[in-house]
Amino acid sequence: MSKEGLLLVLSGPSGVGKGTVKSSIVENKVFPFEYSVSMTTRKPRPGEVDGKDYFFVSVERFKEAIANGELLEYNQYVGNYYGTPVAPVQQMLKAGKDVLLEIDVNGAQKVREKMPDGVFIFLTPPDLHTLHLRLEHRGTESEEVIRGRIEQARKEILVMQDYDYAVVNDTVANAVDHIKAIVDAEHVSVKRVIDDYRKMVKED
Ligand SMILES: Nc1nc2c(ncn2[C@@H]2O[C@H](COP(=O)(O)OP(=O)(O)O)[C@@H](O)[C@H]2O)c(=O)[nH]1
Ligand SMILES: Nc1ncnc2c1ncn2[C@@H]1O[C@H](COP(=O)(O)OP(=O)(O)O)[C@@H](O)[C@H]1O
Repeated sequence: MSKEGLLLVLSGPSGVGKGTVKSSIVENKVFPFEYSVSMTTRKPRPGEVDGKDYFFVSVERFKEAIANGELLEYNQYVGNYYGTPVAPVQQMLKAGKDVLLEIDVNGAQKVREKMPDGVFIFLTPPDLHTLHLRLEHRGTESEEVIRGRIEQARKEILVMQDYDYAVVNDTVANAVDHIKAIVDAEHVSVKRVIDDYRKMVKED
């Protein structure tokens, strides 16, 4: 029986802790998943590895990828392009693997239109002040960029209603526990079990 994997979309404002939560799931082997590596025109931060954190490309290469239909979605965010290469996502899902996308809320909205069966999880900060402190603490952006990201977050939190689940990132451990519970439940949701059953009957 060809059981497709779950498309897990983890989204939320910049600085809310998406990367931290994702790393914790990986390091503690909370559940297995494949990570979709995005393409970006942003410059690598110290320690970031091409092909692992992102595919770091030129604006010209990014535009070519758009024109060739290589991207499931893309977005311009605070001056840079970010996009999800579509082919690896589809291959991994077909192979029965759960795939995690960690993308901004605009991207998540576009994925929702194309792949409505995905599981859309919105990670929220406990409050905006905490979000500001976390971005300052991370120390990778200037105060001006942080202000831009907080302004963006204010708007982004309003789109939470379009998601399936909201998880508060108060502590990383709590957020990870909630996400694990969501993934476990989705695997046994009647809708998915029936979809898999229908595919199995078709293949027979
Ligand atoms: N639409 C879209 N957004 C992405 C993609 N990859 C990353 N992002 C988002 O782009 C925003 C900026 O990412 P980045 O520069 O790495 O900053 P950080 O998330 O604050 O560490 C974040 O909200 C990411 O989730 C993608 O493939 N598509
Ligand atoms: N639950 C949490 N409690 C305290 N700090 C956190 C928590 N989650 C993330 N952080 C910190 O907040 C900052 C932003 O997290 P990051 O994972 O880079 O966010 P995002 O990927 O959403 O932009 C980092 O310095 C990270 O260590």
